[in-house]
Amino acid sequence: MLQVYLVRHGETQWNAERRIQGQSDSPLTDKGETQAWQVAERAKALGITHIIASDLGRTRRTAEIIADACGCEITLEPRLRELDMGVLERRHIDSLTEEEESWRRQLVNGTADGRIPDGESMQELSERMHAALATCLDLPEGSRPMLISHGMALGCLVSTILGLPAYAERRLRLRNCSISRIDYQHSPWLASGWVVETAGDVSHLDAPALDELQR
Ligand SMILES: O=C(O)[C@@H](CO)OP(=O)(O)O
Repeated sequence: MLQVYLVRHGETQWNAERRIQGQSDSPLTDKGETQAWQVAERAKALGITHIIASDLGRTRRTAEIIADACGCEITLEPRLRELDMGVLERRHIDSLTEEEESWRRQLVNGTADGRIPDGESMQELSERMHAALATCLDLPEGSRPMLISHGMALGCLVSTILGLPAYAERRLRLRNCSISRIDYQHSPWLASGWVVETAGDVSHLDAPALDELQR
């Protein structure tokens, strides 16, 4: 059975400052680098064979550390990028006006086509994340891939596999360098297709980052 591991990148400067990243970027903090080394140890023990990463800087850096430990190549996959948060990217979460806050609420409260001006809808995010995940089905038998992506992007993927709306991602706490696992199973009795084995495991980290709302 194909097992796919999902990892959110290590903590970044803007995560720590509560600034919105989306498809903009900031470097890993020292803590983020340490988290990436810790997730790399776990990846090595798991026998990861392929690293597939979003092409943004924070996921590439996390992927490099993991790939070094596992001795495998990195494939860059732009469809694993974070939700495009349009005009709100680079802003402090606490600095939003009431109107800007209402754009953000549309997304997280589930207006199907809601988007931040110049940004992407959750439906679009969900479609590209599922398309990127589907590429794992073409890997050789016995492969154990690890996808390195982002908080909302991975949350959306896990939520929709569970049959929940994409915006249910806000109900999942996927901290920096947490590991989730999804399996592809064929079963006449249980659900066939992707199933969620674990979500948001941080037991390999000695100091998990706080999530955005806890900082
Ligand atoms: O873009 C961001 O600010 C956050 C949102 O959850 O995502 P990530 O840090 O995982 O890229």
